[in-house]
Amino acid sequence: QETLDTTGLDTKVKVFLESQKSEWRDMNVPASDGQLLYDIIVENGYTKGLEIGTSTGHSTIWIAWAFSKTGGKLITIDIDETRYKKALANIKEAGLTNYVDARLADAHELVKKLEGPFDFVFSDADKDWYTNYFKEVSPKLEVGGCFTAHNVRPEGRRGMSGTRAYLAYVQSLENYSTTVDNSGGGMAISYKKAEK
Ligand SMILES: C[S@@+](CC[C@H](N)C(=O)[O-])C[C@H]1O[C@@H](n2cnc3c(N)ncnc32)[C@H](O)[C@@H]1O
Repeated sequence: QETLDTTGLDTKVKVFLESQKSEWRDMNVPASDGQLLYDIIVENGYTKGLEIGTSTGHSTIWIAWAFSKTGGKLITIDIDETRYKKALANIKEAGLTNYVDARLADAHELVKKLEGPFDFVFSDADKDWYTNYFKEVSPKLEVGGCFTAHNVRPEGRRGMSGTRAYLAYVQSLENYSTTVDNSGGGMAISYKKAEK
């Protein structure tokens, strides 16, 4: 996969991420999961992204950085105004504003209204809605695309019944191939193999 030359931007993003390393306290993904999402996008050349659950923008920045390589764009959604505003400031400081369309909205309402198509999705908002989000987005996800979901572990954890149910559901689908990466917070990675 060929990537765009964004050397100046790379430096800006790296400096920003380094400066914020110990500042992500709003339920943000660990950096290793950010890197995991980045790699999936760049390796597959994805360009049409959706993130559900921006918080203050840690995963957003890793995804947007990957899209700076592929020429892609990310729609990201959060319902909390304070975190949304902080995310906008963080994205700007990282130099990635051009790659992000951040929306302040209830994803329960907005996700079903988005037209798509998407080729990359990261689900990281309310865990009890994970299966609903998946069902709403799946018809808009291109074949060959990837749906990722955070805090998913096969053995589950307290308060994570939504993610357990989600994993069982997505693993039951014959047109998706799903693995779980447990190197960080638990990432379900589901590639869409066929429309049905
Ligand atoms: C785990 S945090 C996201 C962390 C983020 N992905 C990161 O790595 O920086 C979950 C976010 O989902 C948001 N959220 C929860 N329910 C939501 C809903 N119905 N619509 C939109 N956002 C929602 C919360 O406000 C919270 O900021």
